[in-house]
Amino acid sequence: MNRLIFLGTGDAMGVPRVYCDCLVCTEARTTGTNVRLRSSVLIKSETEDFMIDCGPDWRRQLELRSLRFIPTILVTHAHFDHIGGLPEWADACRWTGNRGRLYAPQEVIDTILRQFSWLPGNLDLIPVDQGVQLGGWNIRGWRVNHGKNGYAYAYRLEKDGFSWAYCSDSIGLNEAEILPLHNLNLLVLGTSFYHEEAEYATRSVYDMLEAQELVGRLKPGSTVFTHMSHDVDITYNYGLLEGISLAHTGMSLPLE
Ligand SMILES: O=c1ccn([C@@H]2O[C@@H]3COP(=O)(O)O[C@H]3[C@H]2O)c(=O)[nH]1
Repeated sequence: MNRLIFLGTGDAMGVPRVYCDCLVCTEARTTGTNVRLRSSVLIKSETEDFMIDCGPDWRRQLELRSLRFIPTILVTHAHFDHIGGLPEWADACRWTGNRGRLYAPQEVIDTILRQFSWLPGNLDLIPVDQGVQLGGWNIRGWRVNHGKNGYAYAYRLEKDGFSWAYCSDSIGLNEAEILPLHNLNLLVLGTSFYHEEAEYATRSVYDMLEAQELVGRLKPGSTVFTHMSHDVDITYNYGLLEGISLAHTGMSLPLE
């Protein structure tokens, strides 16, 4: 029953990128295998389902799974591709007479409130700096380097001896930031490109080659790359280390 479902696996612009006619974007517009909504996941458990992140594709993501409501969302950081759906979620709460519960570190809540000051009308915004329990998972977040974009948070979730982490937006993690990623059954890691050639100072997310090095060190039980840009064709065999796979919309993994 404990399952992880990928609702979105794309980077900030999603795939296809609106301005782009590259092969991957063209495939996404035609066959559609590479269509990627902005990154978020649904965690299903016996007691409570919750999402991580609420990007601008939130509404479409719920429609695609025939979900009519989600009461609880944990947020990694206050960038548009991770919070752009919050006003729609709050409106859905208003129309259904529910109060949503948004969990995030206090500094993320502060940034969200500067952008969407009206959310507390329909959402409780609850700090998780001391950790939180959702769906029976003991969850701890920590700040991770997000390169030119500053910082995001990653989350480690533990229940009944199963440990996994969601780290969608990070790059060049230092030893302290890497520490909570040890001894995982599953690592979900953001990798925007296979090999990103842009100057390092302009980058914000691991590429697959760098991420693979990290995975080689950490040796989680398995690894799923997400947050992928139009650089990545998920039908292509990149020859990644055994145990690494690429996420796709609707991918469902057991968390036990
Ligand atoms: O202060 C900021 C900075 C950036 N952003 C968004 O987050 C995205 C992160 O990836 P990107 O760098 O490709 O594009 C960025 C923007 O879309 C934001 O909402 N607030």
